[in-house]
Amino acid sequence: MSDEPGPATTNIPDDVETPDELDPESHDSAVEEAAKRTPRGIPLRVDGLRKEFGGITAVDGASFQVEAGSLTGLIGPNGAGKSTTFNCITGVHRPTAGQVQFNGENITGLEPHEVANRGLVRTFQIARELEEMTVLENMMLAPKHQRGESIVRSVTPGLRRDVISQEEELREEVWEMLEFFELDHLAETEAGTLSGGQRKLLEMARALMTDPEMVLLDEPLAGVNPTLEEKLLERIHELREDGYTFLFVEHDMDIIMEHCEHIIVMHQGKVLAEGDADDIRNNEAVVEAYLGEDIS
Ligand SMILES: Nc1ncnc2c1ncn2[C@@H]1O[C@H](COP(=O)(O)OP(=O)(O)OP(=O)(O)O)[C@@H](O)[C@H]1O
Repeated sequence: MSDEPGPATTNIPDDVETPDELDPESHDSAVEEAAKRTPRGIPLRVDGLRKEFGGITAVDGASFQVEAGSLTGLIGPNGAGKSTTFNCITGVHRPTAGQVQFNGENITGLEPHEVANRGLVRTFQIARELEEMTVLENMMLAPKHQRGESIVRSVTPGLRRDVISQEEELREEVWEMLEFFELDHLAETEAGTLSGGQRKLLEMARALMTDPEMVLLDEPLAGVNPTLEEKLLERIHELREDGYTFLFVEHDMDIIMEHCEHIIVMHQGKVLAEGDADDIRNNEAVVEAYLGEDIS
């Protein structure tokens, strides 16, 4: 996990503007920026999570936490229980036992939209009925939860706020989001004709329209070409630096090792190990679990 920043220094040299002398607006925004970067604790806590399907135990007492503002990877061999864990967190499955807490609230067993309303979303494949609609229409129809400042305003703080109608405001937000994901040139393209990578970008852009605090990514890079993969990863890092939290399931071990500062390894429904890339590479139990797979 990253170290928490130390307290701000009070030794301000005489020739440096003190906050009182600064433009009040820029001071406010600087404080807002700093507040965003201050670690906000542990938004997601999973305790003793268990999910059984008939006689199969898919998740067997998994416990872990995700730190605010982190890009945390969740990995494990096939059948380890990663997807089931995701589904239990996001309300797709009701856990057999255990608890999921988000921002201190017990969200175990809530419906997916109730979980999303609290700022915890996952990306979803573009539904069939949305494939015949344009990228712009897909974005305009993305569920919108009014949870304070939107992602677009955080990413583009200079955006003017003098838009009157909600529709116009939504449209402006959609365009900003499309530009952020470099999808604006595809606005009038039918979603069903996008490449695999473009669809992943659109899925992520739609998820972000819900103004989440934390995003769960289930194999966001599957089938994505290297150029778009790089673009998607860059966007994830930018958003993370802006204070968003990501939990990321991905089969490509190199990507997890390179991009996630904290990695949780599941095996047979349990959390086998946690740590940074070096901890995971050097963990004998992890090497054993992945026997035959290259995790160097
Ligand atoms: N709906 C279901 N009904 C019955 N068994 C299930 C169901 N979903 C998952 N399982 C089983 O639970 C176990 C964990 O599956 P899960 O998909 O969560 O693992 P995973 O780590 O995501 O695997 P993969 O990396 O292969 O996607 C597997 O044995 C799987 O067959």
